Amino acid sequence: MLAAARAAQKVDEAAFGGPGAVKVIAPAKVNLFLGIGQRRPDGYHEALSVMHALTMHDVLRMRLAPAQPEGPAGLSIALDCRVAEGLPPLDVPPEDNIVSRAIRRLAEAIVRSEREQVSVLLEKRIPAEAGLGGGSSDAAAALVGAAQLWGLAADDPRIEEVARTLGADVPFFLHGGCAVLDGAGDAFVRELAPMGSPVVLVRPAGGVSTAAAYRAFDECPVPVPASDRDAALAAARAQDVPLRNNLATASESLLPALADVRAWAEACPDVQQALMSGSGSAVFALCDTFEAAGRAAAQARLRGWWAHATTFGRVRAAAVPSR
Ligand SMILES: C[C@](O)(CO)[C@H](O)COP(=O)(O)OP(=O)(O)OC[C@H]1O[C@@H](n2ccc(N)nc2=O)[C@H](O)[C@@H]1O
Ligand SMILES: Nc1ncnc2c1ncn2[C@@H]1O[C@H](COP(=O)(O)OP(=O)(O)OP(=O)(O)O)[C@@H](O)[C@H]1O
Repeated sequence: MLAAARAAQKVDEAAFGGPGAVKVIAPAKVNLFLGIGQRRPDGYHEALSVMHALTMHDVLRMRLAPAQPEGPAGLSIALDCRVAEGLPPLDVPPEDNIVSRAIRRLAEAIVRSEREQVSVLLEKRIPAEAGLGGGSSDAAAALVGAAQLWGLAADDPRIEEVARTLGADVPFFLHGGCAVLDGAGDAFVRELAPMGSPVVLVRPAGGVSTAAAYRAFDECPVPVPASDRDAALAAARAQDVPLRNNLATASESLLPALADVRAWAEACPDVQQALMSGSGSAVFALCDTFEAAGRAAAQARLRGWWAHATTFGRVRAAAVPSR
C-alpha cells in the first residue's frame, strides 16, 4: 500500500521535471527578537523584528503549460497540497492558499494575460499557525518560481512589491538568512551574520491566529525595554541578538499550553535558551550540539507535542535543482 502510494507520488513528481518546471524551497523562520509597538492607523503594529531563516523547509514544484483550449481564458492555477505525517491537514481551499494568491497577484502586477496553467505541488512540512512563517515563505517561493517560469529577472522590483501586499513576513523570505526589519516588521533594515547552530522547534496542540495575538496584545500591551531594543539594533551577528518577544504573554493567554512548553524548556538540561517565535504557537530552543537537539526533540514528543530538530541557515526562498 505504502509502496503503491510512493510509486504514485514519484509519477506526479516526475511530471514536474524538465523544461517549463521549477522546484523551489520555502524555509521556515523564527523571530530572535520581536518588539511590538503602537497600533497604526492602518491596523498594523509598529514592529522591530530580527528574523532568522531555518534549513527546515516546504517544497513547491511548479510547472507552466498552455491551458486546455476549452478551459477559462487567462491564467488558471492547479494546486495540490500534501502535508507531512504528524501535521494536521491544511484547512484552506486551493484557490485561497497563499501560493495561489501570490501567483495571481504577480500575474496582475506584470499584466500577464496568456491563456495558461500553472500547476503546483506543495509539500508542507512547516506547521501552520506556528509563528514559523510557513504560509509567508510559501508565498515568497511561489513568487520566485512564477518569476522564473515567466522569464522575469530575479531582481525585478515588482516581485518584492507584490510580496509586501501578501503579508508582513513575506518580503523577508526573498532575502532570508538573518535580518533586522522595522516598520510593520516588513521593511528590511540590514543583514546580520547568520548562525548555523542547532535549534529545536516545539509546538503544543493548537495554533495561534496572528490577528488574534495582536488583538490580545492591545488589551494588555507589554513594552520592550529600550536597552533590549538598542542591543538588537546594535547586534552585528545573529548570536548577539537578545532573545525577546513581547507578543508571548498575549499568545500564552490564548493558548495556555504555551506556558507548559516554556516551563519544560527552562527545565530541560539540553536547552540553553528558548523563546516563542512570532505569534506562536511554536517555541524554539537553542542547543549546543546536534545530539542535545535530538534529545530535546525526543523529550518534547514524549509530552505529546510536535517537535523538530533543525538548524539556522543562510537560506531563502530559492529555486534548487529538481533532483
Ligand atoms: C508575528 C509575525 O510573524 C512576526 O514576524 C508578524 O508580525 C506577522 O506577519 P504575517 O503572518 O505575515 O502577518 P500578516 O498576514 O501581514 O497580518 C496578519 C494580521 O496580524 C496583524 N499584524 C501583523 C503584523 C503587524 N506588524 N501588525 C499587526 O497588527 C494584523 O491584524 C494583520 O491583519
Ligand atoms: N500555504 C500555506 N501554508 C500555511 N498556511 C496557509 C497557506 N495558505 C494559506 N494559509 C493560511 O494562513 C494561516 C497562517 O499561515 P502561517 O502558517 O504562515 O502563519 P503563522 O505560522 O502564524 O506564521 P507567521 O509567523 O507568518 O505569523 C493558516 O492558518 C492558513 O489558514
